[in-house]
This record gives sequence, C-alpha cells and structure tokens, in this order.
Amino acid sequence: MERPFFLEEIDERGVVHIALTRPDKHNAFNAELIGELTSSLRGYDDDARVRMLLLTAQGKSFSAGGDLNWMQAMADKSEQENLADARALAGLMEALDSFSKPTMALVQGPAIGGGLGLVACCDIVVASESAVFALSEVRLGLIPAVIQPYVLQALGERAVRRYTFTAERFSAQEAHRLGLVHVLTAWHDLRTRGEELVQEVLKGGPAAQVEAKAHLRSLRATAPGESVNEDAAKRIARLRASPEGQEGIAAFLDKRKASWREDD
Ligand SMILES: C/C=C/C(=O)SCCNC(=O)CCNC(=O)[C@H](O)C(C)(C)COP(=O)(O)OP(=O)(O)OC[C@H]1O[C@@H](n2cnc3c(N)ncnc32)[C@H](O)[C@@H]1OP(=O)(O)O
Repeated sequence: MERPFFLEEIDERGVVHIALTRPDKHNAFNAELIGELTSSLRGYDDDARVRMLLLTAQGKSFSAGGDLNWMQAMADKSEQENLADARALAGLMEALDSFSKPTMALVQGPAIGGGLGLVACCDIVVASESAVFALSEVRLGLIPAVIQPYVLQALGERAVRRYTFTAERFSAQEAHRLGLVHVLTAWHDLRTRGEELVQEVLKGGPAAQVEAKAHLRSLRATAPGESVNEDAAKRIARLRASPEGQEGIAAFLDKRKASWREDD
C-alpha cells in the first residue's frame, strides 16, 4: 500500500523497517500519518513473520512532533472531532509502546515533543551525537500529555519535571546520561551501530523476547491505562483549541515570541 508519510518494509530476517519520510516538515505527524502508522504497527504486531521493528527517519530531523498546522486547525473543529483526533495520537504511542516484539529507534537529528515520545516508546535507542531532544509543548501553550507516561519511564521524573517546565533542548549526551539513549554514535555510524544491535536482538529466542517484553510491561509503575490516555487526550484537545494553545502554535509558525498575557 502507498504510504505518503512513511516507508515500510519487512526484510527476510523478519525485521520491519519503518522510516518517516516527511523531511520537508521535519517528519511532523498529522492525522493521516498518525492513523496509517498506528494501523501499520498493529498489523505488523499481529504478523507472525515479524521478529522486531526498526524505526528511522529521513532528513535532518527525526521528528518535530505533532504537525502544528494540523493542531492549529483544531480550533475550527468540533469538540468531538478534536477529542477523537487527540485519542488517535494517544493510540499511536500506545501501539508503538505495546508492540509485542523488540523495537529500536535510530535517532539522527532533533526529536521534539511527540517525536521524543516516539523515541521513548522504543525498547532500544541509538542516537547520533548531534541529535537533540525537547519537551517543547509548554512553549506552544500545550502539554506533553499522551507521551508523558513513556517519557517519565525513559527519563525519570526529576528530569521530566525540569524539561516539561523549561522546555529546554537537551543534548544526546544528556539523553544518554538520563537513560533515554542507550548508544551514542557519530552520525555517519548510526546505521552500522543500529545494525550491530539488530543482529544481537536476532540472536535471542523470539518467544522469550515477547514474553520478556510482556513481563516488563506488567512490572511498570507508569504503564498508561485507558483512563490515563483518555485524560491525556482530553487535556490536549482542550488546550490546543484554547486561546493560549492557538497563540502558542501561531507564534511558533509565525516565528515570533508568544504573547501569554496582555502586557507580554
Ligand atoms: C502530543 C504532541 C505534541 C507535540 O508534538 S507539539 C509540537 C512539538 N514541536 C515543536 O515544538 C516544534 C519542533 N520544531 C523545532 O524545534 C524545529 O523546527 C526543528 C528542531 C525540528 C528544526 O529546526 P530548524 O532546522 O531551525 O527549522 P525551523 O526554521 O524551526 O523549521 C523549518 C520549517 O519547519 C516548520 N516546522 C517545524 N516544526 C514543525 C511542526 N511541528 N509542525 C509544523 N511545522 C513545523 C517550521 O514552521 C518551518 O516552516 P517554514 O519553512 O514554512 O518557515
């Protein structure tokens, strides 16, 4: 099937390669990408040929997160449409996080907002030394809601508190120190280091890996239940259609400072 925003391929070893292919928009995700990627992930998860998943991205950025043009348009949608759309975003994170076989991300550039969420949902992360990360949402008048359980798990609560409120960009070295990134490598070695780790994963028993992953998930304190995801979707839907969210998104797209109060 033709996928406008990503490529998918399963190799003879059972490795599913998914590459985000929207480099002109820094691989930001809109409703179409979210819907198709989620159904693709679910399909591969049910496919007995599949041993593991490798997530990559084309271009300069891994992903700039939610497409802000798409989010801006939410102010004109009905509350129900906006909420359904936010639930779909939660569904994408859930589909990646709960993928029953091992998953690996190769992060070649910035992974911001929901882009960082995708990375945090993967089991193994290899990143270029030049990659950067951010929970940028509050600068846009938004919150890192649906990604928060995964980011909490990957970075730890103290770091998440800091980076949620300051929205500072942090380096791949910091992401490595915090545990989000397992392997740091030069940009030109990213694929090679990734392939080395793929080969290590493929040496393991497939059923054992599925069981190990299910067991790990069952031990997690912050695995998001349905009510957590629903709450997150409601918060996102409310904020992005609000005057503050619309101001934050418009300011980013217009490349100006957001005006949060009359005297700003
Ligand atoms: C639940 C999920 C929530 C979310 O994910 S909220 C969204 C979080 N995303 C962000 O905060 C924005 C992230 N974007 C960036 O930080 C930067 O951008 C990059 C690091 C990815 C790239 O920086 P650089 O190379 O300096 O490019 P540039 O001038 O900032 O952007 C180039 C063009 O790309 C558009 N763009 C960037 N990110 C998005 C996006 N997320 N949605 C829609 N467009 C985006 C810009 O506006 C601009 O466009 P033009 O060339 O027309 O001026």
